[in-house]
Amino acid sequence: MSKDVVVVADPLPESVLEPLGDFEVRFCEGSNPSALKNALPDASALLVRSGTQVDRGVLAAAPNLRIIARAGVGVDNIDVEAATRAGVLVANAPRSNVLSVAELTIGLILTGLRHVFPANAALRAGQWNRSRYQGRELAGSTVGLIGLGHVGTLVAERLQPFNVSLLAYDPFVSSAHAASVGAHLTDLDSLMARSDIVSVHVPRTPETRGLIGGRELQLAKPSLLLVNTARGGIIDEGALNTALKEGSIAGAALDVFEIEPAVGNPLLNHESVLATPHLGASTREAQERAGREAVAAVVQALTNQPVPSAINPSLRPG
Ligand SMILES: NC(=O)C1=CN([C@@H]2O[C@H](COP(=O)(O)OP(=O)(O)OC[C@H]3O[C@@H](n4cnc5c(N)ncnc54)[C@H](O)[C@@H]3O)[C@@H](O)[C@H]2O)C=CC1
Ligand SMILES: O=C(O)CCC(=O)C(=O)O
Repeated sequence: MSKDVVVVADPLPESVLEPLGDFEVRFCEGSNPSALKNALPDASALLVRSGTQVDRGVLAAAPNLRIIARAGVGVDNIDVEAATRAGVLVANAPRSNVLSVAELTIGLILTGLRHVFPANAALRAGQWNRSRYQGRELAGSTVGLIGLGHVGTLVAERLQPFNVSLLAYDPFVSSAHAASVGAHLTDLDSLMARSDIVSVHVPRTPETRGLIGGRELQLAKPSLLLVNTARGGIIDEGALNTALKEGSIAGAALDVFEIEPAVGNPLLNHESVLATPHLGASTREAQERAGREAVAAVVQALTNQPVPSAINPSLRPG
């Protein structure tokens, strides 16, 4: 009997692939749609990170597919509805990388407030300019968290010892949960108007696309530092560009962009924008956890066991 084919479309640590020993493992460059489609006709499983878009065309090229496993949290790169219609399980690795994202968020807030990146670039370019890069203390600030799920909660917990006031906007969590991490639930407008720092931790969905647009940015303090380690497109990039140009907010720290790779994105022209290339989950620990969990889901699906991390549980086998 021929072995089930597992296509690995994004880089994963080699150490996590060991449980796939009973299958044929095929590597391909998932960011290249034709390479991806060519790898899929006889595939039973597809393993991805965020670099691979799994749309209807990709699903049509994979008639034998039984599971798409996402080594990470966000599944906005997968057409889950179309996969469900095609009878394909979609599983992710919730929580696997959320600590890494929370730690990066804290790093971006602190380095953003102290202008570490532009000061570093200026010094390397031969400028010793101490007054230009005077920053602000985090202590005493009001921090607004948009989304108080796994990442937002870890960020809140890590911010508490800095003596900040924490606001949160998340209609789907209880005020008791918010209070347990020292945060006070409020509406989005009030959060935007009262915060010195706003950090985004919601998934990208039709409801959250453009959640922070021109109107919300107009409500903000001119000193606002806006941080996004969730997904591009939740903040309207055109509106953010305008706000930064006009000086109606002070700066932004962005790990994610509407279109990635974000090379050439006009936001990168602002000295007040600190940018990283979607590195939230890029730690050794997070990648091992995410890879291991995604591989476990593939093994479960291909051996007809229940897949607890499936997002479309109505399709769970077993
Ligand atoms: N930069 C990176 O490498 C990474 C980014 N992420 C992103 O971070 C996002 C958040 O991750 P988690 O905290 O694990 O997700 P989560 O599902 O635990 O939390 C998301 C929170 O957003 C809230 N929410 C949903 N829709 C909302 C809306 N319309 N308005 C306000 N709140 C809303 C939910 O109630 C929930 O509490 C992921 O969806 C993913 O896109 C996750 C991992 C790595
Ligand atoms: O795969 C990656 O590194 C991206 C992680 C991410 O954005 C997620 O897990 O939602």
